[in-house]
Amino acid sequence: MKLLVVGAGSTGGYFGGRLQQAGRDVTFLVRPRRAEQLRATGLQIRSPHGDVDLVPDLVQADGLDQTYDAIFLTVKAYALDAALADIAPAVRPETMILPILNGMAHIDRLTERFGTQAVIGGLCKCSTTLGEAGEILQLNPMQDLTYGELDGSQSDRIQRLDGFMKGAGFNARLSADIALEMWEKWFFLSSLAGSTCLLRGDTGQINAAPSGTDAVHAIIDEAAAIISAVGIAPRPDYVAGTRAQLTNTEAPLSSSMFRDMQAGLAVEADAIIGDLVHRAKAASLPAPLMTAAFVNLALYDAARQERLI
Ligand SMILES: NC(=O)C1=CN([C@@H]2O[C@H](COP(=O)(O)OP(=O)(O)OC[C@H]3O[C@@H](n4cnc5c(N)ncnc54)[C@H](OP(=O)(O)O)[C@@H]3O)[C@@H](O)[C@H]2O)C=CC1
Ligand SMILES: CC(C)(CO)C(=O)C(=O)O
Repeated sequence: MKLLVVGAGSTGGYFGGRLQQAGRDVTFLVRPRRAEQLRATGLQIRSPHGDVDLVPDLVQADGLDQTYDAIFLTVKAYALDAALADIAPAVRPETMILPILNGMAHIDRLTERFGTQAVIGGLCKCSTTLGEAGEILQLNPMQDLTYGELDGSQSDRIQRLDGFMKGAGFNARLSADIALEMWEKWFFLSSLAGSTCLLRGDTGQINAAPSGTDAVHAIIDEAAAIISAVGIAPRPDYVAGTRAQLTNTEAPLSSSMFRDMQAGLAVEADAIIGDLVHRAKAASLPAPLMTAAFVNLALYDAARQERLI
């Protein structure tokens, strides 16, 4: 199987790098700045599971002259539209596109562009970021990649993809209900990113603040109510597990969006929080906390843009 990894950032570089390390046929689609950086430094992974330095196979959009069996889409939500145009020459009717973006809006965008048949459900759980020299830093041992047919079927192609992903040094899992798991992850992440970005701290700092734990529970309640009404309701155990994790003062959590905010980078506010607010509004559901988080992110982004001008 030939895999095209779109984006050699923190997640694409991590999972794609591990696959390359395990001998899989992997090519990274990158843009000029990242191509130059990777040619100079190689693909460097710094991880609790072991460091590795790789020489990745790179291709840029104007050099994409073949199709791939599978495409692993790892761009940020705000880069999705441009990436869809770039990958078009790599897609043939049988190509599987496996995205790991957060939220659900990208599934509609992919389906509109390439058809239902092309799109596989996916999600990842990891905490990765890029260091100053573009190296991939894995911040904790979590490294789960989950995928499945969106209709839950156990097709031949998904079994092939599973065989390709398994045994590459991370936790690869074929889900029998990836749609449910994606909605659950959106519930988890909108609760975590909503809390961390609105209240501007990790969950350790938030829970240590007066009434911080009450605020976290209220955000979780709101996210659970919206997701249950507009999507697939998270399982009760999943909601309980989310509450336990987000209020555990022993093991503070952050979100990739809060890390981006702390670093002054662009944020995926629309896909992770904004889309939830819009769906709530369309269904006449109250969403005061998610709306406040969304406005807070909009003001952060406006200030960031002003600094860039
Ligand atoms: N980081 C984490 O811990 C987690 C992230 N996620 C999700 O995964 C997704 C990716 O996040 P992450 O990997 O951290 O993001 P990064 O910003 O680290 O990486 C994204 C990469 O995509 C590249 N890119 C964007 N557009 C294109 C394009 N058209 N062609 C080629 N490359 C492109 C960017 O390249 P360039 O350098 O040129 O800008 C960048 O290197 C997000 O949706 C995020 O929410 C999910 C779970 C955990
Ligand atoms: C769930 C979590 C926190 C880790 O995978 C995440 O998706 C993120 O930080 O964006």
